[in-house]
Amino acid sequence: MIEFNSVSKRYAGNVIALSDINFFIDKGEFVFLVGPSGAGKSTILKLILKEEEPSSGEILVNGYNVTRMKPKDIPYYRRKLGVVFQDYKLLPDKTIYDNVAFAMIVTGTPWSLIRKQVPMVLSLVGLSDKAYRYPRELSGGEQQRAAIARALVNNPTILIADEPTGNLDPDTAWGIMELINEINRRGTTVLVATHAKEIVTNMKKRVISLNMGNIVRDQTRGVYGDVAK
Ligand SMILES: Nc1ncnc2c1ncn2[C@@H]1O[C@H](COP(=O)(O)OP(=O)(O)OP(=O)(O)O)[C@@H](O)[C@H]1O
Repeated sequence: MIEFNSVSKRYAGNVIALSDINFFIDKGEFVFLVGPSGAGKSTILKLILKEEEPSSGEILVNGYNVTRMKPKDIPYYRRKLGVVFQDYKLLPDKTIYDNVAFAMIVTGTPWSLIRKQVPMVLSLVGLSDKAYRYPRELSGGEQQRAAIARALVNNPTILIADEPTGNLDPDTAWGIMELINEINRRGTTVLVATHAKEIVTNMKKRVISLNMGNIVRDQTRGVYGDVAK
């Protein structure tokens, strides 16, 4: 499902963000990506999303060779990846319903399907009663739920989250991670980059630990660990 083979990434200015990374994530797995600031977590997510290109190595995702993909395949490829960020990235002048619907409009989905799918995902994240509110009228946790609904509305096979609980208090953070866990139980592969030490240690999922662009640990029922400060 997600495979990195000898992947290195060097940014301009000779910054080596990843050096010769190898890992394989199977369909249906839940994986935490941890490590100190600058370890290379976001770089891995950006390479999967094809926002950055590797300097060397091969990346395979959902049956695509990401590095050698034809430009015409990129929109279809990205459609199967749901993405959630620390700062939600909701459109402030659209209601929650329209924020979620917009993700389907841009992919050319007919309104008949949008009208079915949007209430379904809003119900899944517990926001049915806030559908016609604007993002500023929601708490941080609710805004993140809306962002998760938007990420899910096109039925992605993989959910990618970059520090999804970074702006939330501990209780709300737990609620968001439980929601992501529920999404994983329903079959979506999940990859979460995070600094949320307590959550990672308690959830006992697979943990890939990075340090200075190297994988220093890969545990199936892992903990946050000492290197991942
Ligand atoms: N566009 C860029 N140009 C140059 N260097 C970059 C760029 N993006 C990231 N880097 C560098 O690459 C390294 C890895 O960064 P990355 O964002 O992947 O780390 P991270 O583990 O996600 O950190 P954080 O936990 O702070 O988000 C860092 O040294 C960073 O400064």
